[in-house]
This record gives sequence, structure tokens and C-alpha cells, in this order.
Amino acid sequence: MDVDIGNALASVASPGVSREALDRLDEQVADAHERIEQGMANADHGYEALNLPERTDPDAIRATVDPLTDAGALVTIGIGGSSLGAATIVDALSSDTETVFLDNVDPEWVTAHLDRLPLEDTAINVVSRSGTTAETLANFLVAREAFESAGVDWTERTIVTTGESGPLRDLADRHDLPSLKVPDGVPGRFSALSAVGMVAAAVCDHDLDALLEGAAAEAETLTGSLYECPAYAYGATTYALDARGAGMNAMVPYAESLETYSEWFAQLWAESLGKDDLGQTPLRALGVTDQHSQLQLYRAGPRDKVVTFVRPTETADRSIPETEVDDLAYLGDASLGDLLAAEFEATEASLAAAGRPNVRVEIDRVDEYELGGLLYGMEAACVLAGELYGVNTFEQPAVEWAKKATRGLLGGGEFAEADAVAEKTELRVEQ
Ligand SMILES: O=P(O)(O)OC[C@H]1O[C@](O)(CO)[C@@H](O)[C@@H]1O
Repeated sequence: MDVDIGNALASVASPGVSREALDRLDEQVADAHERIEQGMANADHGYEALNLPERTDPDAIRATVDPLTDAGALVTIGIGGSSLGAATIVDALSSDTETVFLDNVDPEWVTAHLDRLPLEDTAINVVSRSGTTAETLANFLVAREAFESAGVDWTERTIVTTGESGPLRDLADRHDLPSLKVPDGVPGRFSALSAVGMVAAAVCDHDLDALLEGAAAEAETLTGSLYECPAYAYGATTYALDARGAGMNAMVPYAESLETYSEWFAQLWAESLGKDDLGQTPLRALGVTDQHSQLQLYRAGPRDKVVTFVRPTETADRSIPETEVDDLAYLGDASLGDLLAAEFEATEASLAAAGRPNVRVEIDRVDEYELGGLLYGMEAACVLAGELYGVNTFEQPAVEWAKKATRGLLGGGEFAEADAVAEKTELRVEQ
């Protein structure tokens, strides 16, 4: 990935970062890089994620999924980091395999998918690092029941990715299901470039080696300076802008194929940096569509956000036909790709003209190699930003309260959190 932070400079935007401040920040980046390198060398928890291009074994993944590669459809059951990485890869790339990600427990939505899918030709990919996540286990129990009701042997078409122990591991062992292990020391949201994100890609016959090669090439760029490393330039600049008031980061890819990537980025950024009353709130938007819904706010609302524009510089194109309407002649001479590119540059320039900070991120095209680089680059940017914020990037303790309350409400144990739910303050306004 290439990063352009020109429109984040104080000479262009407010909030903005001066060159002097960037130079000073670069000293902190050098120190942070040393800690990151040390963490990678020691395979420390979290930092180990940045070793995945070397650690992940694509042959083992291919061998394990091989019996499933003829499936016409794949249903992935997982949530958060156990879904978003895989979804980002398969939603970005075309495949003949229909893919569904059951990452919610909305009963109508789950039922609609299970009723619609050709279960006799559908493979199941169940993913949970902890092996205990209620939504994932519930959806798996519901899905396998649906397969049984359809007279389809789910044990013949299920693959599991989970840890050494836990209920999901027990189920996999009990039914002798093919399984892969989540890598040690890699938090879910940083595991796209492991079996967690790559089983679905393998079933869809995507090029796992190219994904890892793209990530490895990005890893080569990790040096001690934001002026040499695109990932660190992104992480340091967004951190510096947050310190100056840009507490939100709108991720705006200009490619429909990258819409799920914004969801993946939102978990990465929010769950990694959102702690100790710190962190930058990720917003998800899509170019050009949200120019017609969000741009007014981005350009004329509070000066509390940075906009990240992402685009592939090479895409397939489609010409716009000639028209008999004079006023539209300018379109007839162009293509959809020309229009997309013009809108990208015009919208970026419109924010700069209004003194609103924005950053450009470019990849050559949407393919496995470039996606590997983008995912790895943003993970490294997040790790660097976490070092600068001084937070524990790799834990997410704040999510546990609601999990305990949920479990208690369902009779899954005694939890004070569940009691607290009943003590809700009410001020209802009813129709
Ligand atoms: O992979 P698991 O353990 O099922 O967890 C799923 C997701 O839930 C979280 O723990 C948050 O609740 C995320 O960090 C994680 O990616």
C-alpha cells in the first residue's frame, strides 16, 4: 500500500500536523518500531500477528479444506475477527462459490439463509478463537440441525478453526471434524492472514500464496521511520490528528469490492485503540455513494474527523455510451472508471479546500497480493498507533461485561452483570 499524508499537514488542514511535529513524532516512531521488532522476535502476544506471513502454512490450509473445495456454497459461522478477515478477502475477490457469513443471531436472517442455501452442496466453516463465543456456537448448533433436517450429513462438510480447548474444540474432536488451529499469540482482529481468515479463501480457490507474499512485501517496509514505511505513516498521522481533535476516522474505499474491508478496519481500529478513554472512532463509508450522504458533514460539520480515501489504481472499466443530450456530452466521452477517478480526486480536493484533514491510501488493484499488503499494512499501522497511544493494543477487556450479563440472563451461570441489567433506569416515551 502507498500512503499520501499531504492533506493531513497543518499547511492544508485544521486539525493538521506540522512538518516539525511530524519530525518529532518520527523519533517516537523509531522507538516504537524497536519495541515492535522486539515483540515480533520474541513472538510476544499480539506482535506475533506481524509474523504471520512467515508463520502461516498455506499448504496445510489447502490440504485440510481440499474435501470441501467442490462445494457450491460456503457458510462461515464466526463473529468479529473470526469472520471479518475472511469476509474481507472473499467479498473483495470473485469466485464461483457462493459465500454467506453468519456473524449475527437475528433469527429471521439466519433462517432465511439456511432455508435458501442448497445445503446438500454447502460447506460449513466454523471459526472461534476462544471456542466459547455464544453467537458462533448457537449458530453452529442451529445450522447443523438444519443440515440434519435436510438429511445432509454436516460432519462430512464441516471444517473447524479454533484453539487447543473449549466447547468448539470438544465438538470438533467428538465428531472427528477436520480442523485447524488458531495461531498462538494472535488476537482475532489480527488473524486474517492465518487459517482464521484463509480457510474461506481456500474453499473459494483464492491464491493463498499471493496473499501471504503481498503481506510479506509489506512487512519488508517496516522500518524505524514514518517517512519510509507507509503503514507507520498512516498509524502515526492518524494518531497525531486524533491528538489534535480528529477523534473519528472515516474509512472510505472507492471500490464496492472493499466495502467489507471497512468493517474489518472498524473492528481493528476500535477494539485495538479504544481503551483508557483513548482511541479514534472508525466510521464506515463508501465512495462514491456516500458523497451523496456523508460528504456535507465531512466538509462542513465539526472539525473532529480525518477521512481516509482508499482506492485501487487499476480497475476494469466500462465506457459510458454517447448521448444525444448536449449537456451530457462530457459523460459520453468518458468511462465509469474516469468518473470514479475524477470523483475520488475531486472529493479529496474538496476536503483539502475546506481545510479538512484526509489521507490517501492506494493499492495497485484488488487482487490477493495487494489485499495481503493492505491487511498487513493496516495491522502494522494499528500496532504502531497503539504504541503511540500507550494502550494495550491486543486485549479487549471491555467486551466481557455484556458477555457475562448475556450468559446470566440465559441461565448460564450467576453473574452480577445480569442482575445489573434488571436495574435499568427507565424513562419511556410510548406512542
Ligand atoms: O474468535 P472468538 O473467540 O469467537 O471471538 C470473536 C470476537 O469476539 C471478540 O472477542 C469480542 O467480543 C473479538 O475480539 C473477537 O474477534
